[in-house]
Amino acid sequence: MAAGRFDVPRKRDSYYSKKYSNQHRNGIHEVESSRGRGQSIGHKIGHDSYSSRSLGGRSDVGPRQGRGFVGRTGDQEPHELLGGCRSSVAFSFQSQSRNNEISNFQDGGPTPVGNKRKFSPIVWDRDEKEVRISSKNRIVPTSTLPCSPPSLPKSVENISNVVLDEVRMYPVTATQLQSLQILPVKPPLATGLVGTGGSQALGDSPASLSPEQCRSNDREPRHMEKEEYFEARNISLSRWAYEENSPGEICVNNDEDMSSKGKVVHHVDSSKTVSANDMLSPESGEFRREGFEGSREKSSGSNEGHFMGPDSGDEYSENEVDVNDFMEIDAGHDEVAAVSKLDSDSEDDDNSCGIQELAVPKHRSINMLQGCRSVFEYEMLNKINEGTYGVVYRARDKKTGDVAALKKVKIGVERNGGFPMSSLREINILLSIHHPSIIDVKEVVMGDLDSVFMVMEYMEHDLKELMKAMKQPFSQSEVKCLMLQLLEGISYLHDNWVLHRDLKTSNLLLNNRGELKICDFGMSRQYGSPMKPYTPLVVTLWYRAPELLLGTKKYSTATDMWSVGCIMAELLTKEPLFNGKTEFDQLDKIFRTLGTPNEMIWPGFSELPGVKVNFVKQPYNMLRKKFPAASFTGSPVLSNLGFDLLSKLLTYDPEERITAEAALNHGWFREVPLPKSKEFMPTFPSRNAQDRHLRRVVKSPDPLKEQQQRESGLLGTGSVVG
Ligand SMILES: Nc1ncnc2c1ncn2[C@@H]1O[C@H](COP(=O)(O)OP(=O)(O)OP(=O)(O)O)[C@@H](O)[C@H]1O
Repeated sequence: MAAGRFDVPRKRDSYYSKKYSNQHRNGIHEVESSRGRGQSIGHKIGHDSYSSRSLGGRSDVGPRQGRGFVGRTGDQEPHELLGGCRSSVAFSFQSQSRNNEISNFQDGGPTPVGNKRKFSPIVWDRDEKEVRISSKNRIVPTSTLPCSPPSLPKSVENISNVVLDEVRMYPVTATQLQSLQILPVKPPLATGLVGTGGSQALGDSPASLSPEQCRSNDREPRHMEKEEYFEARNISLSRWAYEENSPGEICVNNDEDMSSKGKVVHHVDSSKTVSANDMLSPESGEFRREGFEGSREKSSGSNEGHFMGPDSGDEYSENEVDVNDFMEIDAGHDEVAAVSKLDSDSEDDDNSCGIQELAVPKHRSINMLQGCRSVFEYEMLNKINEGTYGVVYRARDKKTGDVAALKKVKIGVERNGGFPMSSLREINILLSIHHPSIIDVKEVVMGDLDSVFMVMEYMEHDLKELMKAMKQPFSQSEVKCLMLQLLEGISYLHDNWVLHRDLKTSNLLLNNRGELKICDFGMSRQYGSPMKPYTPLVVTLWYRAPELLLGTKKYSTATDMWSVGCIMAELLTKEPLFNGKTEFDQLDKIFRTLGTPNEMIWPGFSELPGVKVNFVKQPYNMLRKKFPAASFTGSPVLSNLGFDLLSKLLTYDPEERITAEAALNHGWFREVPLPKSKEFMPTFPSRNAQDRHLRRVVKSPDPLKEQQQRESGLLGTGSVVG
């Protein structure tokens, strides 16, 4: 055992155990060779006998051989699932006390298969005034559109849109934000408002409509007036408001951003504040494959940070307060309340997808009287990191002693100079979704000078920083463990109609319980919503999909999956796969590695706006060279199955690119070395616990900065689509 390693025996990961044992029990088979139809990655594979067909293909999901786990025992890595002994990793481990750390998640139950989205996106292209819906990303004509994209009930929609339009049109300050009402959002009603993402995010009522259900209803879409809006979770008045004359508290600390300077902060009823003990979930560090259900269970069960009553139950039962005094922030899953069609914005049954009444999950509530806490209830410990949109601090809740991460919203970072839409979007989305693989936002607190902070669970590392500090890359079983968690999170997001649009290793956080969580939702959006054409200027350059680099405005979940491919490669090697400096350079690097695409392997490629540029003609796919099956030099190796998954993630044609759900079922995760159980993941000294002044020498160009540079004329060279 490595010296100093955290040595408290931990519970085995029921997620993996259950998942795999179930699969085994069920006698599910898998055809390990790819049967996909796409040629995707490659035409010819240079220096490798791997067939190009095996690199393409939609999905490797197929019947699995009911033979349990096979493979040479020698392939087994320590601490992989079913593995026996502890691993020695090429890193110094740190014994880390977790006394003050609060686990924020709980197990979930099984995912109702019927609720899973089996196809993806609706893309609402406002330019062309048509809605497209795709099966497996395939765009079909508007006339076949079955249902409208997610929308809001009229009563909510009107107000929310007004509010959000206001936010867009006029810069708002944090104080102004306090007076905003972003009203509780019910799951889309049957009448034409069928983005189940919303309803799923809010609790997935059994009667809610899946995108697939919607597809079965051939109806014209309802025309949407608004450019965009969010199925916001309920940041209501009192959430942002404060009690005028409440007794205050004065907090003194030495950070410039968080020092109170004698500021009086608003009293929070501590009886309504959940204690550390209340917040501890009994079995931390575990989640099941069925993250969706799990998330709901988490939502209902772990109310930490949302300042529920001490019981922390699903419903606030401590006091008999008018229901309107509570802000609904999350869905319970077991109890539903029928919503009358009167609440709907439309009488049109056409869009109902055959459902007369849509059950609305009973939501978890927040005491509206409580108001928004002050940042001065936290003691600033150190600055963790600074991103484009915010500075992130490590801080301790003075009441509970819990350590949290506080992201200070950078006011004025966007063009309009007010409260940044990206932050509003991030807060909205993060408050709406709950999953063990997604960072949990506990609350939003106010600072002085109109500053606003998002309070998140604290994570010791981001994968970018961690890999920079590691001497050797993660082992295969560790990569599998991380990839499974990542894919679970992405699958959940995509099932809930959320595109992340900025997946990269620095947005993947890891704690010392081996838990990976996706953060930074500033770029994300709900893709079922009516909106202006998507900007291709999303996703940090190194992780940006080729269709985006080539200027497409109709993209969807597949762009996230490309990023996942880049992340998988980076986890295996510790180095970014394609580290271009400009869009042109980025494409050049991709083409040199994967071969230059053509119309045959990527139908529609030649029509993309950026294709007119003369790119390198590289007929071979050289990816296997970077990830050989065997190595004598100690460089990372990747089995055929691993390479198959990587290739399917890095498939050119977005329609052929593997989905998160299919990737989760890929055979690579079932071959030895098996995924390491989270509790046996190595722990690392936390660099977040120190100020980081010297950071990131090489950084992938950020989309926002790119845009600003572009606007100011600084960026012109190498741009592909202009
Ligand atoms: N909950 C957290 N716990 C610990 N560290 C965190 C947490 N959230 C963010 N960080 C750190 O702060 C960094 C920046 O956070 P985040 O990505 O949310 O900010 P951003 O301004 O959107 O950044 P970017 O410029 O990458 O878009 C992360 O890369 C990570 O290192």
